[in-house]
Amino acid sequence: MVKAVVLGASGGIGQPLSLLLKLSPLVDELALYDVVGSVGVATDLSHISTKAVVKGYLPADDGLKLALTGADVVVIPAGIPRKPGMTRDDLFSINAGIVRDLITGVAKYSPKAFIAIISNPVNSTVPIAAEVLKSHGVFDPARLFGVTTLDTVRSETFTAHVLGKSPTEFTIPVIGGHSGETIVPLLSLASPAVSVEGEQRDALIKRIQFGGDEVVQAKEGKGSATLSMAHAGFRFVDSILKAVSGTAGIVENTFVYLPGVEGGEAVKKITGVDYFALPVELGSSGAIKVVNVLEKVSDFEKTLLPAAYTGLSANISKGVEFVVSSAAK
Ligand SMILES: NC(=O)C1=CN([C@@H]2O[C@H](COP(=O)(O)OP(=O)(O)OC[C@H]3O[C@@H](n4cnc5c(N)ncnc54)[C@H](O)[C@@H]3O)[C@@H](O)[C@H]2O)C=CC1
Ligand SMILES: O=C([O-])CC(=O)C(=O)O
Repeated sequence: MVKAVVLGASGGIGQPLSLLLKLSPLVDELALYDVVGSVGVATDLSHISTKAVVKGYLPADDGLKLALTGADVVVIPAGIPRKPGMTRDDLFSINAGIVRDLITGVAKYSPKAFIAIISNPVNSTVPIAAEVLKSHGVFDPARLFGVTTLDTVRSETFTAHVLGKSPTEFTIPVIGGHSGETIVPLLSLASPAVSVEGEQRDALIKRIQFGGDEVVQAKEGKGSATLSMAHAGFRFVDSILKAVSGTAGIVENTFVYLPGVEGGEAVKKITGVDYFALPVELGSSGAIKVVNVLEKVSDFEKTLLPAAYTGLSANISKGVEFVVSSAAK
């Protein structure tokens, strides 16, 4: 019996992500939690003739506790999205507290669940989650993931557009973090190999790094990527569920705590940061090992990495300090 929980289920991402989870043959029970609207979303989805039993929860009457109890996987798209002109870091002041409080619930009611964090800024919200879990003595680095799958999805799509190929053909490592220059697509390690050089390569990399801005601008103040993110979030959760149910060899790019995952210390020595996105092999216990693609990056890609390390280092420290200072209050 697999129970999946969506925290922030009534939102722009939460609703289509919940729909995709309701359609999954791997989900038996789906708990939808939000501060508004989740009972309506759950009732709507419950009419779909697939096996998952759906229930909606609100904060009243221990809703968070009931939603999380027995969870196998918890996906978190709760929090405010960007408007044009904002950076993801501008969301920190509101979303940091939301993630801290929701993860406190996870620590108390479903400490063994796999946790997939979508809420931005991911570079900071994942360290926040880790610190909260640590403070409750239940942090398992193999089970905490920052969802960077949309960067992977964009890499596949935009690269395929440039080359006139099908996006489903490509596997591309996307490393670093989830904002602007911290997103580093490794086109030199694409499979099948892609040949893009010079201005075309630079434009492709920029488009992948700033793909989120493209959607924010096109939505003209009405939010950021929701449907492509729901797809990406579902792809990631589906990979976890498949790995947990015994499918071997599944690899996804995701943002993890390096010292806690096999192979992570070697990557930390190069990057100097504790959290980093890179291809991670998934198994029944979650993140089994990281794939050290840093050993193989091209000379050009090496020039992109210092900016990613600097940006990440600041974002990670900000997340850690937020939890330390909220605990002191
Ligand atoms: N990791 C990634 O690649 C991406 C991340 N995002 C991020 O995902 C987040 C959500 O985006 P949208 O769904 O578009 O926003 P939205 O505003 O449409 O939905 C957010 C939902 O969170 C709920 N919420 C707020 N506080 C909550 C709490 N304490 N507990 C439970 N639910 C709560 C709201 O009621 C709302 O239903 C944003 O932070 C956005 O930046 C968006 C796209 C891609
Ligand atoms: O750009 C945003 O704010 C939302 C996001 O993370 C993305 O689309 O990659």
